[in-house]
Amino acid sequence: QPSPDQTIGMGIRSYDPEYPYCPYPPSLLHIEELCDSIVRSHRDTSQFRLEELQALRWKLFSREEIHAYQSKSVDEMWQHCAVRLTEAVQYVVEFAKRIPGFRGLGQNDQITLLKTGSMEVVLVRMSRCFNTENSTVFFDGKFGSTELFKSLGCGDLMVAVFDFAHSMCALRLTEQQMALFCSLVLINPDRPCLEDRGRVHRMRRDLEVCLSHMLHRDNQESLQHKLYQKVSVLQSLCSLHVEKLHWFSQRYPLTVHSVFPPLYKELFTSDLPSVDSL
Ligand SMILES: CCS(=O)(=O)c1ccc(CNC(=O)N2CC3(CCCC3)c3nc(-c4c(OC)ncnc4C4CC4)ccc32)cc1
Repeated sequence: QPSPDQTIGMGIRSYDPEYPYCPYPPSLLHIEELCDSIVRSHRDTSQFRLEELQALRWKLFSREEIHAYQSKSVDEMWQHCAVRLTEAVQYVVEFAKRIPGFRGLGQNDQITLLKTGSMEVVLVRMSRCFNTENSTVFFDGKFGSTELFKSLGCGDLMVAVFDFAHSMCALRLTEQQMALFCSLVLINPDRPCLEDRGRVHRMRRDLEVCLSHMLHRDNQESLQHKLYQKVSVLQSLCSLHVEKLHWFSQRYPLTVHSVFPPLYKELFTSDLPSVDSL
């Protein structure tokens, strides 16, 4: 279980093993090994197993419990969600570290990929915890609808997240397909300020071969372009999240500085003015 005050830098060591990506074109054996390793990493770091989430699908919050959430103050609810989001991100950091070659990247590039990609992976993963039959989502052990998050004061973000989750659920991805899609979202050579873009590009290329190999095996090649279309939606959702966080931190600077988890601040805030300058 990751510690609540862990930040990215603490979890990452960069060593330089024999680079596991063989020269192009990779052999079928290498591709299948890479697929298996990504699927295993996803399963071992998924926070909740799909079966667990499905077993809880009809465990709904009562009216009283919903009312209790709605009576929370804006900063209390944001703080609560920030802790939950940070927990989800910590599992994504673990997933990233197990992607073959990720630890072979320089520490700065590992942090850049996580800073820019971890929220996107959380959003993809979160689609597993939606029940599209009654538009509820898993939160704090039970399922509730968007009304649960009314006091966050960012209804448009929640509606956008729910819509995205619905569109992801419509693709009916297997856990293996989701695992590979998440690795592609993370290993993105177009992220700004990468130092060794070429190395990220080589990793990305092999992961793309893995995904098309898997979709071919599953006889679902049509999923490929649908998944790549999701990437732009993810990016707009993340900027909406950062916009909302900025709005929130303008109103509750002390909450963000003194109560939000360090990892959350490291990932989602640019350099907010330090407390003594407030
Ligand atoms: C991911 C691995 S998993 O095993 O599948 C998994 C693991 C834990 C949970 C518990 N739910 C949870 O943490 N939730 C649910 C929801 C999604 C949508 C509404 C409510 C949400 N939202 C936030 C949150 C934000 O909290 C501050 N702020 C902005 N955006 C978000 C959403 C992530 C987009 C932050 C936590 C959060 C669910 C699923």
